[in-house]
Amino acid sequence: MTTTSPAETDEGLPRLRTMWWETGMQARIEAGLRGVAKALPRLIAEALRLAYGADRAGTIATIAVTVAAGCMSTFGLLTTQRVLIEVFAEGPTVDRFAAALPALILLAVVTGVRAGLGIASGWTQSRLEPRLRQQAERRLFEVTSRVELAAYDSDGFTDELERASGRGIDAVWDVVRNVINLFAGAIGVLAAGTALGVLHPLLPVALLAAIVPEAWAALRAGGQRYREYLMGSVRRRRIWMLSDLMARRDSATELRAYHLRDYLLGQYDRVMATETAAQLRLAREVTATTTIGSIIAGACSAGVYALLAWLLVSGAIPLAAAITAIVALQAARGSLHVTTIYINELYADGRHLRDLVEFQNRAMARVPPQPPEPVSPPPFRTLRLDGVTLTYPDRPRAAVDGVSLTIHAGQTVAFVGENGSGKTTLATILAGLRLPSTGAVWWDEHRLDHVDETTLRAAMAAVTQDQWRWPFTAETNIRLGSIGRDDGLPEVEAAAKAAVAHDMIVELPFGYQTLLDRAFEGGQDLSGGQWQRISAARGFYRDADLLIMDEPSSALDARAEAALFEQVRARQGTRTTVLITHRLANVRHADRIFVMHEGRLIDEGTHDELLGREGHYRTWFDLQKIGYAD
Ligand SMILES: Nc1ncnc2c1ncn2[C@@H]1O[C@H](COP(=O)(O)OP(=O)(O)OP(=O)(O)O)[C@@H](O)[C@H]1O
Repeated sequence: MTTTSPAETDEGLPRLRTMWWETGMQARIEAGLRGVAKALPRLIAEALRLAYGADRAGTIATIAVTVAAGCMSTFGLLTTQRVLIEVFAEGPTVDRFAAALPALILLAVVTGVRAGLGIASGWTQSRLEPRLRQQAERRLFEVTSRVELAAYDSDGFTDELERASGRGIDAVWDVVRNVINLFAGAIGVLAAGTALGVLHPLLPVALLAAIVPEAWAALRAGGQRYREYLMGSVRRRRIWMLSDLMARRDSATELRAYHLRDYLLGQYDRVMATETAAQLRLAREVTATTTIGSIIAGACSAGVYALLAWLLVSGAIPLAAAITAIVALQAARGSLHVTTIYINELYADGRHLRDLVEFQNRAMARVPPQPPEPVSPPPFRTLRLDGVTLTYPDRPRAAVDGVSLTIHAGQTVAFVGENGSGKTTLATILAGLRLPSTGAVWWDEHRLDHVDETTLRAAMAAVTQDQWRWPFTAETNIRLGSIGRDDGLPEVEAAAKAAVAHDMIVELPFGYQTLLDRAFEGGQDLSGGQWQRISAARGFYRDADLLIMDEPSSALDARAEAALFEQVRARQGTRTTVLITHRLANVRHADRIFVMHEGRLIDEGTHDELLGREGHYRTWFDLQKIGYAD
């Protein structure tokens, strides 16, 4: 096997993977200003489409309010000028203020309306956000809960899912919010430009000359700040890793037992020294860019003020207009600053949005197709695997390799074999949860993948090895086995008793109504064995024709284990059960035992038949027997 050394940073530290929340900033850093400019129209169109799709009236209202607020800003600036003209006019002070009063009242009204529009904009946005978010989340969960199980086997899919559900969902609203703010900023600049144009036709040209380089510098510095942030984020993640090693309960025992303190502190010092040096270097670069940006902005402003002075001295504009122009220029710069921030954010969030959309498209392609003509056969008489093979992505060897076997209704059968021999994979194929790469599973004369999904799922129950700890009450945790079934607590209790879970549940603070998650007030957690009992109860409650039990007793005490297998034996002859277990004493009574080795079915028979011949089964059984011998 060939190995290559893992990627390293320039500082010689192992490179950390880019995390899902960092990809947007990373994309913005890589894009450059031209890339941002090119992507902007598409992102704006996408945001408007999303917002309009989620709340038509809210979107129109938000845009209308934003434009109206811009108009009010222009009007406000021009009214300010009117006030100034009256205040700077000749004559007694009282007369000048009396003359300025109507304009002052108008200014107060305009300012009030402007503030009102700001509040209205906030309100329309707060209506829009939950709708957008809910729509996006629902769409994502609809897909993630339907994709084939096999999709989760590839690292790529789970990474993409993490990105999509983590930052992708937030990005839906962020992109829309950024576009609204970007509009507001751009309209602010436009409003100031319009007001300046009314004062003197040269002033908007000067404004443009001043803000273009300033915008360039601000956008560039924004990109640099993202780099600074990302570097900080990598540094934080390295600290988390070290903190995991030195300040967590899980590692505390080994850290002390092996006396690892100095070794780990040494690692901490090395990592932090290199990370801090790199961060300082970047901080210097960012400071240089910001300084250059400020010098450019200062020079441009000086040019505009010189022009204003010249216009004033040459009598082209009155003093009131000059003062209004200064106010308008300040307003334009403020709006410009806001605009550049949102352009940078829009690009970064746009990347997260793209992750979400692309993930959804790819996930949709992995939703199992409905059979063209689904069949709903009566309960199976046999389940037959015919030359079934399954290879997981990125795995050189098939997990299940050309397996053929038949299970008859009412039988209890067992899959036995070493770790990794393919037992669980085989069981998931049998349950129709995974499709084999080659070969087929047959439900009597029907291919399993042609059986209607509702019929198929109703016939199968699976108690899995790594049972999920659902954050619901004990009762609901069992009812999940057959959700929607309308019966009383006695049926749930019967399933719990079969799985030796009843006594344990009634001792919980609220009995069957105890919430099994500490996130809830009064919520309880259970031990591994207790969870395993709940999981088995869920399987019994489902009351399906086929029950697959994958290592159902690995964490159970001896009494619970014996009681559980007694219940399994009670199914024999009426219901079909597939047992997967390493404790061979538990499969002695099985009608048929299938022996797996490296993905292949290498032997089959009853317990006595298998013991009667040389083979893996007899070896394993003897080994387990020795453990109990004197
Ligand atoms: N989701 C997966 N993605 C990739 N490989 C997998 C996946 N699940 C199992 N494998 C691999 O497939 C092979 C068979 O695994 P499987 O879980 O079916 O074995 P098993 O016989 O049930 O093992 P155990 O006794 O340890 O539960 C193993 O090599 C395992 O590493």
